[in-house]
Amino acid sequence: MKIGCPTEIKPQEFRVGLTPNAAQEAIAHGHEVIVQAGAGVGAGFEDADYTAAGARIIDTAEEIFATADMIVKVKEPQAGERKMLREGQLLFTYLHLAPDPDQTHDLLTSGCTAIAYETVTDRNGGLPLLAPMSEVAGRLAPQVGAWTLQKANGGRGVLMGGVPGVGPAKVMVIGGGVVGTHAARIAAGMGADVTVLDRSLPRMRYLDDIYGGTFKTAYASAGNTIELAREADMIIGAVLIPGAAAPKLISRAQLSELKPGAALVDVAIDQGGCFETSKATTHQDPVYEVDGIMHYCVANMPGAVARTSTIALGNATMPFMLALADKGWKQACADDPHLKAGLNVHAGKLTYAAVGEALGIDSITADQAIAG
Ligand SMILES: NC(=O)C1=CN([C@@H]2O[C@H](COP(=O)(O)OP(=O)(O)OC[C@H]3O[C@@H](n4cnc5c(N)ncnc54)[C@H](O)[C@@H]3O)[C@@H](O)[C@H]2O)C=CC1
Ligand SMILES: CC(=O)C(=O)O
Ligand SMILES: [Mg+2]
Repeated sequence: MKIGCPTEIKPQEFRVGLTPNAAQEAIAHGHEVIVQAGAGVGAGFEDADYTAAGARIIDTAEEIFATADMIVKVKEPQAGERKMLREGQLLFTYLHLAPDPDQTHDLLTSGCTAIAYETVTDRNGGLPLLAPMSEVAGRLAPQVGAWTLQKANGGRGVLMGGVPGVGPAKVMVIGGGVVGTHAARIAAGMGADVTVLDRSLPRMRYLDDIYGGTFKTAYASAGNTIELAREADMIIGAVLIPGAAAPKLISRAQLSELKPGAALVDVAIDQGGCFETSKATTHQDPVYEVDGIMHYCVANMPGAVARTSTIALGNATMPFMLALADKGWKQACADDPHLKAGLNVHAGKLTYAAVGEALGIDSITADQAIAG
């Protein structure tokens, strides 16, 4: 199979879909790898690193999209990239389709087969291709939230750890999964007073067992959410219902009940965000204000630490990328129900029910797509 890796073109996105190590493994499996010139530079990989691995450097994205059997990327294809996708071509990347009707329409029109990193599962009920980026975004969230809380950046002027004689910031994390746990650990490490809310009692039991002395847990009822939000200096949104649009947990009307200058960090923005007033921002202009509350809503947070993120993502995607290349998507998905869970689009049809429900589009099952 010919595997193509174009340069990411989303604003301020410095990650790359294939590391030189991943390219080398694919080539050792008998595949051909083409990489766009400069694709890895933002993550610290030179073209020479790819040629040393046996890959071929190609000047333009057009040539990569025109000739590759499988495109391996990081972010969802941007409008210009979507025009280049072809019928029968395999796309392996993050998609986040539920909040994105334009992208969904273009992928359906292209006739491509698209496997979304964020819905591939594992045998423990986890999301192995989302997890590494959730670890990164979770660890970044208190860091960017602390910056947002600084007075010159529009925030309350509260220091995470306080100082002797002055109490720490109160941080509330909604959603205690991968993002939430990593965010809570780092916020607590910065000295903040941290509470994690979730709706899963088994998850809260786990968090309490492991981190009981580090942060508190609370059930994410609407009542607890607003009660804790009124006291919070920073609220980190970290909920997920896989594949679906994020539930809205703080409304615009409720912003008036929060502390002026509080920081909302909506990590769940890539699934549409869990605060009613969230809209996606970029690393270039990450923060905006609504009713005196600062919002940080960058949908590709891990791009800020592109080298760490690229290597972490590559470690997770490599076995799946190799299975897709070795067997083709049909056999690879038929053999592995967890990879099959990643199938979102095939030949003009949605193949992921939660995306179809969010967008009001009929879907077929992945099994029907494989059989078809
Ligand atoms: N902005 C960015 O750059 C990035 C965003 N993300 C996003 O962060 C979000 C969280 O991802 P993960 O932590 O990996 O997911 P996860 O599945 O590990 O955790 C989600 C948690 O939310 C909880 N939850 C679901 N509905 C809830 C509700 N109504 N109230 C309270 N808790 C609720 C679940 O029980 C679960 O514990 C996802 O939308 C993911 O796509 C992840 C990485 C980067
Ligand atoms: C998960 C995701 O969307 C990202 O890493 O950008
Ligand atoms: Mg994202």
